[in-house]
Amino acid sequence: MTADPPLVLDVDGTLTRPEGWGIDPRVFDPLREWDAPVVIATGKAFPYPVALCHFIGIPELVVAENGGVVYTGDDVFFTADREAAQAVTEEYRAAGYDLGWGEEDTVNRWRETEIAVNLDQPLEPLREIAARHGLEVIDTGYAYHVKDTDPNKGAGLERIAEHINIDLKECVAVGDSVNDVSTFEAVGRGFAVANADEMAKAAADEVLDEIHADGTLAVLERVRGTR
Ligand SMILES: O=C(O)COP(=O)(O)O
Ligand SMILES: [Mg+2]
Repeated sequence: MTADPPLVLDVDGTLTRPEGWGIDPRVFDPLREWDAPVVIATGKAFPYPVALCHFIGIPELVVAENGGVVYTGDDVFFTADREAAQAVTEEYRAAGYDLGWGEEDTVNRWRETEIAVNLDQPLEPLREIAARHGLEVIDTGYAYHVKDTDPNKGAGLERIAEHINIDLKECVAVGDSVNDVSTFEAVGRGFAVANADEMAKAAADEVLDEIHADGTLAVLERVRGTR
């Protein structure tokens, strides 16, 4: 009897179409049919990965907001609060800058533990203000995230693993950016897609030849039944 290893999957850059945007529909069936837990670990606001699990048709196991929010399927944990990040972005706005998402800002509307800023906005003043407030800014290649230095995806995964009783050393992860480094450090086998940034590539056990969902689909083929 062979079994599939548990999976930890990033979203942007990892489940996306090779063009870079939008979930690649080819990942839906293999993930729904996977016979082990699938954790979605993302920088996106909490409702996005919950909705993704819902629409794929898999149990909701979610690390959101770069570890600020963790959902074990039973309980939600918050490991940071939004206020500190909010104070940074208010100062950024007062200095004449903008978050870059338009008036209704659905990127941050339901974000509970950090604030994301559009990549087309100036980074240096944001970094400078965040540092004065004791926060950090990480660049995922999809957004700048103003966050507490503490939470990360890896710590969130540990909480989920404890709750659903899986061994992180048996887990296979795929990711593409600096916010996946802690994931790669936490799991047994970490794969960086070919479009990954240098930090993710350095932390991964292996860098794939394929980009985006092509890379993730290649990993699924390789690790299916290898636990
Ligand atoms: O929200 C982002 O900036 C990136 O999201 P990801 O962690 O799913 O790639
Ligand atoms: Mg990503």
